[in-house]
Amino acid sequence: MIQLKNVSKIFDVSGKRLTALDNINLHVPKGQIFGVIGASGAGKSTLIRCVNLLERPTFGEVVVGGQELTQLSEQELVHARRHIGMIFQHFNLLSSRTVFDNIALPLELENKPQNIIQQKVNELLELVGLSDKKDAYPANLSGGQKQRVAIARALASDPKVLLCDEATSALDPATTQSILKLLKEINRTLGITILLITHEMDVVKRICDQVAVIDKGQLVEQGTVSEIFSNPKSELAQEFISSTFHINLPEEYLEKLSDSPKHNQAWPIIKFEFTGRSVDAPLLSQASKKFGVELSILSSQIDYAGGVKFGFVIAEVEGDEDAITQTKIYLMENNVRVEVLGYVE
Ligand SMILES: Nc1ncnc2c1ncn2[C@@H]1O[C@H](COP(=O)(O)OP(=O)(O)OP(=O)(O)O)[C@@H](O)[C@H]1O
Repeated sequence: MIQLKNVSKIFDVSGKRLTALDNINLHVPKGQIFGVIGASGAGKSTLIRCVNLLERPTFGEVVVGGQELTQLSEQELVHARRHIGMIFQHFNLLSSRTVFDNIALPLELENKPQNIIQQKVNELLELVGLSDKKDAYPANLSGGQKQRVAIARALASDPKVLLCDEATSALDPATTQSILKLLKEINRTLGITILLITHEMDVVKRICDQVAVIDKGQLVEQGTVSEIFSNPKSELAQEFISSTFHINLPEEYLEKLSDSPKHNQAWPIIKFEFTGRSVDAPLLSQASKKFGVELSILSSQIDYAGGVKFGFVIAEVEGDEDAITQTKIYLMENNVRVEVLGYVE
């Protein structure tokens, strides 16, 4: 449904070339929710803005619904954009218009008759759960309600594609969940293909079918959510996955933790990260038996994404130095990421 072929975007910043996108190739199949994740400045906004040519790529092709957009005339582009809805982090509503009139705007621009506009807007209000707010002004709505209005407005022209530019970044966690649920519902019931950009792996985990990781303008990894969560290849993908855990060490351990062992009765506190390839095997108890080490679990969490289980365990590991080294090697050989957080006496 969406294809970016060898897309590059180079900005001229005070006479210097800044490569914001570097030879991006991306395919979003029809009916999927596809997430692009990256840190600040990685090129996410530039990428999503290239899909509806709000930003024109310096090189490459942008194909949406079989149409190569860079080849279209201005007028053809206006028409093509009607099938590409977009929502933004800060909603971009018109403050002087009511909720109803904000949603009606795209239909007015298409010169639709009043009765059609009335019917369509009322249906959309129902869909996003805001029928009782139709006469309110944006200033009197919560962030989540504003995003619902923006979603309804984006759907008014019956788009085939919805682009979401950090759509939940300005919202609190509970509102984020409700907006993600609505996006999923829209995807499943209306069959709209969704491309979203985010810096939060939680968003990807909740609703995406596929994900691509962008770093310094390049796509460093892409695949299904279950593939990436079960076998992340890049360090960056691994870091984003780790960021979905809320790791807590007990306060008393944090106070006692030192960077290096002060004497030979200091035990390492180790974080073991499991992915889909390692989480189901009883690797910790195997290692404990095999090498004679004691593992006291201090914190752990298991989660699911794309049908794959993943998680971490933080444990104090007691044993002689050799046995602890063997344990670490054994676990790493079995696809467990091992990180020594520090030492306690
Ligand atoms: N219009 C522009 N003119 C010049 N440079 C730009 C322009 N837009 C973006 N850039 C630069 O391109 C790079 C990518 O920016 P972009 O906004 O796409 O990143 P991002 O991943 O969306 O970041 P953030 O999450 O902080 O919004 C940055 O170095 C940015 O400064």
